[in-house]
Formats: sequence, C-alpha cells, structure tokens
Amino acid sequence: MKFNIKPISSALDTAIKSKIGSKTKPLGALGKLETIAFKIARIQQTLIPQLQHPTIIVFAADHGIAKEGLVNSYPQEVTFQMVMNFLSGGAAINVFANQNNINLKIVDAGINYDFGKIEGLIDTKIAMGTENYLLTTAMREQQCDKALVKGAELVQSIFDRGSNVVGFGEMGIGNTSSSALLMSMICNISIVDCVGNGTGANSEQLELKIKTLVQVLEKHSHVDTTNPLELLQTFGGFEIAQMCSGMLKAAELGMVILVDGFISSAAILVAQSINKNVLDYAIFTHHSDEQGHTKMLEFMKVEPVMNLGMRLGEGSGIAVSYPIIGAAVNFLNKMASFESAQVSNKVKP
Ligand SMILES: O=C(O)c1ccc[n+]([C@@H]2O[C@H](COP(=O)([O-])O)[C@@H](O)[C@H]2O)c1
Ligand SMILES: Cc1cc2nc[nH]c2cc1C
Repeated sequence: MKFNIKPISSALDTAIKSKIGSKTKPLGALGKLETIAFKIARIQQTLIPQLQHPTIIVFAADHGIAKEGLVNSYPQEVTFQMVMNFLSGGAAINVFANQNNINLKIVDAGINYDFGKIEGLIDTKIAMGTENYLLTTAMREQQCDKALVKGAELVQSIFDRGSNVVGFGEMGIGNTSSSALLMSMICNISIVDCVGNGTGANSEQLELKIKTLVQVLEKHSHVDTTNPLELLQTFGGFEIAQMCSGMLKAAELGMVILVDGFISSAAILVAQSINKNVLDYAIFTHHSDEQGHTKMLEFMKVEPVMNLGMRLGEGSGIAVSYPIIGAAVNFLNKMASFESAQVSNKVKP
C-alpha cells in the first residue's frame, strides 16, 4: 500500500502564531493549549480550524501468544468479553465518549471469537487472532497486507461521513507485548526497557513476560529491523496493523489523528517508520503509565497532552483529553483580540 502524505506547508505558520499572540492573554499564557491550537490550524491549513464529527475507533484483536498465559495477566477471552461490553455501552470508553459527544466505532480486527451477526460491530476480521510468535511469525504476509487495506478503508469511510478528527483506540489481551517488541526493534532499545506491567503483571509475571519476549527476539533474530512491514508481520497484531494503516490514511486525508496510550503509540511508531510525515498530523493525547511509553514518546520527540496515570487503552485517554483539545480550538476561534476588546498590549520594557 502506498500513502501519499503531504508534508504540511509552513505558509500559514506566521499568521497562526500571530493570531494566537493577538488573543487577550499574556504571551504564551495558555501553555500547551497554544501548541495544540497551532498544530490543528496547521493540519487544516486555516486560521479557523473546526473539529467535525469526532470519531474514536476501537480496534480489537487477539494475540496467539496470549493463549499460553506467559505474557498476560488476564485470559484471552477478556478481549471478546470486553467487546460485548463496548457494544452494550458499559465500558470506560463508552462513558467518556458519550460524555464528550464522540462517535464510537467498535471493530473486530481479528478476535478469537465468532460473534455471528451482531449489531454495532464492524467486521474487518483477518483471522481468529494472530499466530504465536514464539513459534512462527504473527501473521502471514497476505494477512498483514489485508489488515493494512482494511484499516485504511475504514478510516476512509469515516472521513466520507464527514469526520475530520479520528482517534485510535484498541483492545487485545497480550498487545502490550507486541507493542514492546515493535518498539524494541524500531527504536533499538533493549526489550527490558520496553516491557511493562500491561494490565497489571506482578514482579514474577513481569519477569516471565521479559524472559518470553527475549526468546521471541532470539527466534526472530534475522528479521530486517529496517523493514516496518516485516516487523509488523512478525511481531504485530491485527489491531496494531489496522491502526497503523488507518493513521497513514488519516494523514493522507488531512485529518487530525488522536493517539491513545502505549499500543496506539506503537501503531504510529510503525506508521512513522513507513512515512515520517504522519507525525505532523498526530496529537498524543496522554502519557500512559505503561513503562515503555516514556522512551517511545521520546524517540518520536512528541509531548502528550496530559498524564493522568491511566493505562487502560480502549481510546480512553483520547476521550478524556478531548475537551482539552476542544478548548484549544475554541480559544483560537472565539477569544477576543487585544484590538477587538480594546485591551492594552503594551508591556513594560
Ligand atoms: O493504552 C495503554 O497504555 C495500555 C497499557 C496497558 C494495558 N492496556 C490494555 O490492556 C490490554 C493489554 O495488556 P496485556 O497485559 O494483556 O498485554 C489491552 O487490551 C490494552 O488496551 C493499555
Ligand atoms: C477488564 C479489562 C478491560 C480492558 N480494556 C482495555 N484493555 C483491557 C483489559 C482488561 C483486563
């Protein structure tokens, strides 16, 4: 798949900065809100940006490795059980998305469960979960390609329905392990520094998780670390692959991309090694408590909107931070300027 992501033009940068500077506040006093407003105005190439039809997509999939219980605290079934919970409106993401009027889409990217015909679940299923990467690659090449196509198509359909801001959330028992492996390979950071507690591993479980992932890396020691698609195929998950291509498509369409926690960030980590420009379109909504997230964010040289010590996934960080992002757009559009409000902007020399 090819993505044609335009680097963002800097033609409006001075005008946007000057509009932010003209507002009735001391220079820089809105802190990070100013950075967010600047970024969104830049993505949309306008001085009056709008957030239209915000949508969070929750990509859910299973991981072969999780059947063994070597890297995960909760059983694999929790993936489909939580998807049922999403569909009946009882999960954290339902509560926060409703609170902030965000559209929610739940996607079966490859869950190890047959849902039959079920209302509200989008079917982009590639298989009943990935293979166990202790034994073979997580995906076959065609499966990885198919996942990339489906993720991009889904984002295109959301754009076609009038959305210009899209958040990427996920659910998948075992997916912090895939994310840590991808991070270790792409960032060239020891796996020990990429692995964290996931859903809540204790010290013994964490030790086993690290030991297992070291074995996985030994098994795949010949993988080409400069080839992001090979990495995705070897260590990825179907939800991570679909998020990755969805993000690249969103950037191609000029949408604002909202990134959630560790797994969502791992997806854009892969995406940015396919096309660096994707980062220009992305807002990292929160700093997850998952151990590896700090170094992953540092590697991409990005600063998240907030840190509430959350480590849930589902797109919950996106939904909770959304009012902050709305505030950034609102101040840029609605605050008076020194001139319009006739407030003196003369500071003492
Ligand atoms: O988003 C995060 O930063 C985050 C951090 C830790 C865990 N999670 C969620 O927990 C699940 C994966 O954890 P694990 O321990 O099974 O690999 C998956 O469903 C994620 O949504 C999510
Ligand atoms: C209960 C539960 C809810 C989740 N939501 C995202 N990942 C999750 C993992 C578990 C275990």
